[in-house]
Amino acid sequence: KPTKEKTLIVFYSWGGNTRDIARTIQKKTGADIFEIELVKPYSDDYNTVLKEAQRDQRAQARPEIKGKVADMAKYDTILLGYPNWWASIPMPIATFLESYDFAGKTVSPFCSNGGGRLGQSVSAITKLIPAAVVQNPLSIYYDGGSSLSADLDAWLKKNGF
Ligand SMILES: Cc1cc2nc3c(=O)[nH]c(=O)nc-3n(C[C@H](O)[C@H](O)[C@H](O)COP(=O)(O)O)c2cc1C
Repeated sequence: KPTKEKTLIVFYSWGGNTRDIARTIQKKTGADIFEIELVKPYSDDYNTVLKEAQRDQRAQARPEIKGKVADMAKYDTILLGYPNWWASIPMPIATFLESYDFAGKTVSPFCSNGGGRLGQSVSAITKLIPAAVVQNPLSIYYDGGSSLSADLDAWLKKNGF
């Protein structure tokens, strides 16, 4: 059974939906939280970030992340949040997953999206961290709307909280 001491919420957010969802999960669980921030952030302009994200996905870029998780070894459960970008993960998620040893960890993704649900994101994550157990992915439509709290409660319960 996961405990709050051994659980880390990790997320990347461009527009704030995933950040709000991650903070709601933090309040519900009391777990530690780490926001993936970039040394060179993407553009604030929607049309520009669409292009930048597509360019980075095609190049399989690994944008550099600011800072580090202090003690990754102490966590056995990672709740991993990101927006669906071009039907997969934003490349900063790939940078993050390649930066740590995930052997023996359980990773449960939560993916905010505009209707494309999880896309290919879960298979992309599984390929990047083959030594982890990737399970119970949650698709959230934009900010999750009025059912967010109940949806998160059900998902957390499924994950053993
Ligand atoms: C670069 C980019 C690409 C996107 N690609 C998709 C997509 O392929 N499918 C989809 O359903 N939504 C897509 N979206 C919409 C986002 O997944 C959605 O707005 C999400 O709530 C954003 O989360 P955030 O506010 O945490 O960044 C895309 C958004 C951006 C900025």
